[in-house]
Amino acid sequence: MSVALRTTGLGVRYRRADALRDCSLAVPAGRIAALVGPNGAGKTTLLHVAVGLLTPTSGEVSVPGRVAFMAQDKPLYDTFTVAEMLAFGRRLNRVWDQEYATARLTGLGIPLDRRTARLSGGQQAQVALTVALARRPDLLVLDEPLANLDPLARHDVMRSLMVEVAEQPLTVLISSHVVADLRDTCDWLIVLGGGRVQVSGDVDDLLAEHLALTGPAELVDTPPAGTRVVEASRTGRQARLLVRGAPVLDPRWSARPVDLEELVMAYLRSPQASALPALAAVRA
Ligand SMILES: Nc1ncnc2c1ncn2[C@@H]1O[C@H](COP(=O)(O)OP(=O)(O)OP(=O)(O)O)[C@@H](O)[C@H]1O
Repeated sequence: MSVALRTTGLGVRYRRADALRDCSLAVPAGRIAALVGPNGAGKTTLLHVAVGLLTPTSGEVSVPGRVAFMAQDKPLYDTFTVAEMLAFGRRLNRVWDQEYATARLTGLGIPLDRRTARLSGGQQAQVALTVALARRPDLLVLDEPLANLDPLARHDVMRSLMVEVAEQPLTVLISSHVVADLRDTCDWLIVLGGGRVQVSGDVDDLLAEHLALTGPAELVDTPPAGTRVVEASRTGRQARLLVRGAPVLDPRWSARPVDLEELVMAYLRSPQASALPALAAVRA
């Protein structure tokens, strides 16, 4: 399995505060990886290091292929038409696939002669995405590309990313603090909390490894054998646990699978918890 991005012991310090601490992760090639975390978790900082805009204070980052980056504010020039935006991209980039860019935008019904300021938010996101894709990257890094889009446009952008990954050798790393947007599209999950990587792994594996348990309140501090508690709470006579490790055979607990949002929220509410498969499992 080849790796599109690997960081080892990565740290970034701004003046006196650490934005990232000891971040080690790997994203296998061909995945759509979600980078989620609350405001200030360090997502943008991690993406900037990955694309070479920022030099880490400590640790290492490795991106073996060509990388393209779409910044948070969808960098388009308001006075440019879509065609002029493409011409600009072509002049700036050594590798540029004009035929692909034109065909993609035409296929999406976006008029090439329209000024970018007069496009809808969803169309602007698609133009910015096309400019990044026309550089034919191996790794496409997107910082909150869905911000300010309505639910339909968010869905369209994510669906179109899935099509791109299916049709070409491409890895996507996409940051968001809205897990629901990524649920149907992303197959790799990285959770960043307070500058630390809490979770990094295959979405299906992570979902299969975790369970939501309900049991008698007095068992809140004695979880079933073989499980590791991510989050525990007690309401009235019931204890609720979200645990890593399955199956649970103790009949005093009833178990059900978790969804992606529950899993992410449990880790974010428990900053000390982590689910980090051995990096050796993802070989370069
Ligand atoms: N240029 C900077 N100088 C000083 N501190 C910074 C700088 N950029 C970011 N920080 C701090 O580093 C931490 C991580 O910020 P970062 O923007 O990477 O987080 P984020 O997860 O992308 O947040 P958001 O979801 O709000 O975009 C925050 O505490 C932020 O205030």
